[in-house]
Amino acid sequence: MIQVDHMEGKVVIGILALQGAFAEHQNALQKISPPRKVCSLLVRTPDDLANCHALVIPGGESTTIALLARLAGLLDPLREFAKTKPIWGTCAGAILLAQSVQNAKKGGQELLGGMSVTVARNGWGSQVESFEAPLLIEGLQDSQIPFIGVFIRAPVIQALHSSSNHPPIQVIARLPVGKVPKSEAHVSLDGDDVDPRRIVAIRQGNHLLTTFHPELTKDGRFHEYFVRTCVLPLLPP
Ligand SMILES: NC(=O)CC[C@H](N)C(=O)O
Repeated sequence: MIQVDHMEGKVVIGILALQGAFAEHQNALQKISPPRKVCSLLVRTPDDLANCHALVIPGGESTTIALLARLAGLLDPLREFAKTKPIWGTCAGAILLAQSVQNAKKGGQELLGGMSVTVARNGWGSQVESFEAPLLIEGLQDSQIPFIGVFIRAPVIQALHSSSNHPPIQVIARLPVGKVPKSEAHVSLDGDDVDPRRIVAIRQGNHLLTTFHPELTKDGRFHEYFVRTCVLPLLPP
């Protein structure tokens, strides 16, 4: 990992490293050998975050990540960051980026927001109901070759919201027909009758959300996709 003293002039991708699969994201980003002007940094403090141009929030446990972020004084800086900068949330990270959550931890749960979706936490069931599924993902390199989605106590996308303050949402992956979530079908808030619960990856401007864990496979195409579509546009031509 490139350290702070080597970061000058580079686009820095932070990886929120409070809990969860941050080391796996770090390995995956290193493996895809991003362009020389891109480097990554583990983020544990507001100062770390201030050095970043983009951020990855790993899978893990959203309530624990939020609690540790609060203790580190990172909650508000992260909320500000999520308003404008490229950010990718996987699984627990996806929950944190949602504007609202169903089945939240008792007593409520703190979110960062930034993406116009409602998710149901643990909407596919408990740990033993974790599963893998082949996904065809729009815009991925060799997109005709399925990407294996690893779903571990994953959230279910219950609703996509349209908002005049946010860029439109682009659906980039759905589960194959036949997989039925446990969360109840959502009654559309926005007049959209299509059941969103099989949607597992979306992009909204320079924000990316995946309800599965690309960092737990050896397939680096999703990390390459994030760097190419959300981070590289930050580099001057
Ligand atoms: N694999 C995961 O990241 C699980 C997410 C977990 N269910 C949560 O609520 O945070």
